[in-house]
Amino acid sequence: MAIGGGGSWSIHGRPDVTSRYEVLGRAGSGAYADVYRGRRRSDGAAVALKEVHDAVSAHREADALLAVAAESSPHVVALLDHFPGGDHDDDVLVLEWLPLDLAAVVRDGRRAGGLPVAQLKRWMLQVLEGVAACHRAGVLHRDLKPGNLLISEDGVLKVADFGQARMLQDTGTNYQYMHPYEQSSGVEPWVSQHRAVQQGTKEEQPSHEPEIHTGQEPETLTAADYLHEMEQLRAKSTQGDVDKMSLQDGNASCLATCSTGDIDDDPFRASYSYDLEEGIGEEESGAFTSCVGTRWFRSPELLYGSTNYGQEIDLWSLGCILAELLNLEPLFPGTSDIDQIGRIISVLGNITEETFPGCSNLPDYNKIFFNKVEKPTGLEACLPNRSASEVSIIKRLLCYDPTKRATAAGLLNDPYFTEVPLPVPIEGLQVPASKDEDDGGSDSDFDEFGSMNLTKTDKGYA
Ligand SMILES: Nc1ncnc2c1ncn2[C@@H]1O[C@H](COP(=O)(O)OP(=O)(O)OP(=O)(O)O)[C@@H](O)[C@H]1O
Repeated sequence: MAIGGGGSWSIHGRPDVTSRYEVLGRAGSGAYADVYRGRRRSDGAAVALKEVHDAVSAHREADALLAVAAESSPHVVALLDHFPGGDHDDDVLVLEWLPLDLAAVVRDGRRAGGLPVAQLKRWMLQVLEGVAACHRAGVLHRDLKPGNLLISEDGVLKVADFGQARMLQDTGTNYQYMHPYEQSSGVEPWVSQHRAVQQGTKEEQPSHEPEIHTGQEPETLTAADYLHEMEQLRAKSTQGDVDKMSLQDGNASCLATCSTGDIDDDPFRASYSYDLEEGIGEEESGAFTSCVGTRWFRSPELLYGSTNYGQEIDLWSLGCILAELLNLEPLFPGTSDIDQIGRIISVLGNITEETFPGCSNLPDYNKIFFNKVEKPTGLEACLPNRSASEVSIIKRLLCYDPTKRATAAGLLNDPYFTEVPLPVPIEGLQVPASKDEDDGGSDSDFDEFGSMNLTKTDKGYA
């Protein structure tokens, strides 16, 4: 779905891009981006050209990738170039080419009747290393799922799609958004992971832009210069962009969860309108929106409308991803946000002040009530035939209390990864031949509500 900007194939009308990159064909599209397969003219390297139809998302993604680049992790996608869109065009991000994803690994594993444990461990380690690098850099991804964990043809897994990412600043009592250059203690020269970030051509830049480079020679910028320029573009592009911003979370947005008709009937309607206002002002206010991520991987606190969260929401998603890798089926495939919470509590038990201190203060907690789950099925039952160490890793991530969740860095040291069978080297991985195109189930927020018994009460819905 193209939102604003130049729309499909407008990349062909971008001489600044096409003079450096040959566009070979469409690779895929997401809620707010079209991605093309391309080739760098200078050396023939395969690249992905991501034409992002929403300037704010493009800047978020570029900012986050720049911040994580400082970690030099092989498990985070590399940003090679950024062509700002200016007034009339979309931003184009040039990324390393990663044609496969973890969803395809799960699909192939299911078809083969299982993944060998030594292979599984290597995929898990790569996921953990990528997420740990993001968190070390103070970047909250907010949309971790198998389809956003891309894989190269030689089996290197990389965290990708940072369109919903945020920089974190832990103030001690809550988390706030911050711009990446505010983290830096000084102006350090920034060197792109592969080559310098380049600027677009003069005619495509707003008049207030700094010096523009029209030639073919790339210019190396310091991180501070680059981010300053991005900041100017961001300030300009966000003016009057309210409609676009409310759509930027695509199918992950609470706004996108329902058709207009659904919103009228939805018990969480108050949170939708609340989140609309908040989403618009997220960067200015320093608060976060709860409308992030893809439902199956969304943490309980997000489902209950939290706007004050940190890396723990990524850790919940991580738990769901690793469980899917172990079981080769999605763990909590909710068909609506309420069904999502229902599925979680049927496995882990009711969410109460005992199991999640502070939960009753979450914005939507008192709007819906679930019957007492007398006998939660437990994660063991969801992960049949998995070892105690494997179940333990998932349990440490899928804690209701966000403060109790294990970190990605901590799990890298889990004895599970040093026990036999040892993880295969990356070269020993069975890499899928192609990406999954149609894998049945969907975590789309456009799905219909699943069947459920919902009763209106004085206090809300039960
Ligand atoms: N570096 C890459 N190399 C190859 N394909 C890529 C790359 N980045 C993205 N893609 C593919 O392009 C498609 C859309 O990409 P992406 O998910 O990043 O867009 P989006 O609009 O941000 O998506 P979403 O709707 O999940 O937020 C996906 O199929 C993805 O696998």
